[in-house]
Amino acid sequence: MCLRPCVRSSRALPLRKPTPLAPKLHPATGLPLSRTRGQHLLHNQGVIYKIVEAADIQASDAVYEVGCGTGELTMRLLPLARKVYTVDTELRMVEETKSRAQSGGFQNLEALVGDALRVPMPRRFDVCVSNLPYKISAPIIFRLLRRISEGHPWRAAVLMLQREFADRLLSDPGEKGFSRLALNVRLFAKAFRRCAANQNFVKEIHSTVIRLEPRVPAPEVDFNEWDALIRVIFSRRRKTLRAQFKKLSTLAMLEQNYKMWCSLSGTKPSAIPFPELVSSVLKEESMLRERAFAMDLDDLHLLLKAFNRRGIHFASVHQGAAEAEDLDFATSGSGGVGSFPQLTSDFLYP
Ligand SMILES: C[S@@+](CC[C@H](N)C(=O)[O-])C[C@H]1O[C@@H](n2cnc3c(N)ncnc32)[C@H](O)[C@@H]1O
Repeated sequence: MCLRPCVRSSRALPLRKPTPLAPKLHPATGLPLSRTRGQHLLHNQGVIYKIVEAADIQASDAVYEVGCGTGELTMRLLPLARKVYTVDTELRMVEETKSRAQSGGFQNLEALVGDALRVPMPRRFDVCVSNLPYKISAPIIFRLLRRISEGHPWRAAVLMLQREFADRLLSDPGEKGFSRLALNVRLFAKAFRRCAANQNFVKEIHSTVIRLEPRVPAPEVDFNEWDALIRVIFSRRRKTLRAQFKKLSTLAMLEQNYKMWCSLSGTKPSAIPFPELVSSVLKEESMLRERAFAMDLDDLHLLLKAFNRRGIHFASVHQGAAEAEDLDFATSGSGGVGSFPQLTSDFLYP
């Protein structure tokens, strides 16, 4: 038996950097910046130039910018576009951007204080340009995709994203990072990596600028139904579909939807026990051994159609109503937006 005291090598325990107590200050304005709110503002003029170049803005374009910060990017967009809509959670950021636009003599800015996930997007815009805060990157991209599925496409979205997030978003089926988001992006848009952008102010953040272009024509798919299927099969993306569709909670949810569909459509429910009905669909499509992370769009379309043909639906029939309520709430300009100011009608009805 070894009696030597167990001394851990100091190399095994990397020293943690002390958390800085003082907030970072914006070099130009002296405004304190919050990392938790994703306030990694752009300073590198070369990066700003590349983002604007990738956006290829036309004089008649309306541009939607999520998170204006102190307006570094906004000020480059204003001379190029017919209109720039922007929303930022922080009043001081919006005020700084508005004041810069005013000093520059620009009349085409509409800036709101609010949460971009709750404030509705402008009714129409051609290009979305944003140095996106990391925390809301995925939901904002989902919102952009939903706009396409609702028949209100934009021409392009140029987004600066954290490098690892962009890598996952651009990954292909079968690759390590291939996720529900990557799949949905693939369904609705073509995605291009434009450039790497390492910010010189916050050195440890490496970013990538991507450009999304909606597919034309948009795929004919009910986004709620599609996304609900993807959620189910990506919950354990390396498992076979056979295993995924044995999960009791999944079967219970599908069976409830199935019964609802049968009663709404006046169809007699199948005499086959529900779990067998589900696995018979997989068997007929030869998909028992498929695994979500390696499936391509065509396979998934086939799978969804096969389930739907048998009356098996993934999105609850109540979901449509919930979405509509959401929209009313969002467009009402009050209520859930809480302490944020009322939305101006111009923002909603450009
Ligand atoms: C990465 S900074 C980009 C700022 C500026 N566009 C730039 O490039 O310098 C992100 C900005 O988004 C704002 N922000 C964070 N969460 C937000 C949200 N949920 N809705 C709207 N803006 C948000 C932050 O206050 C911050 O100003």
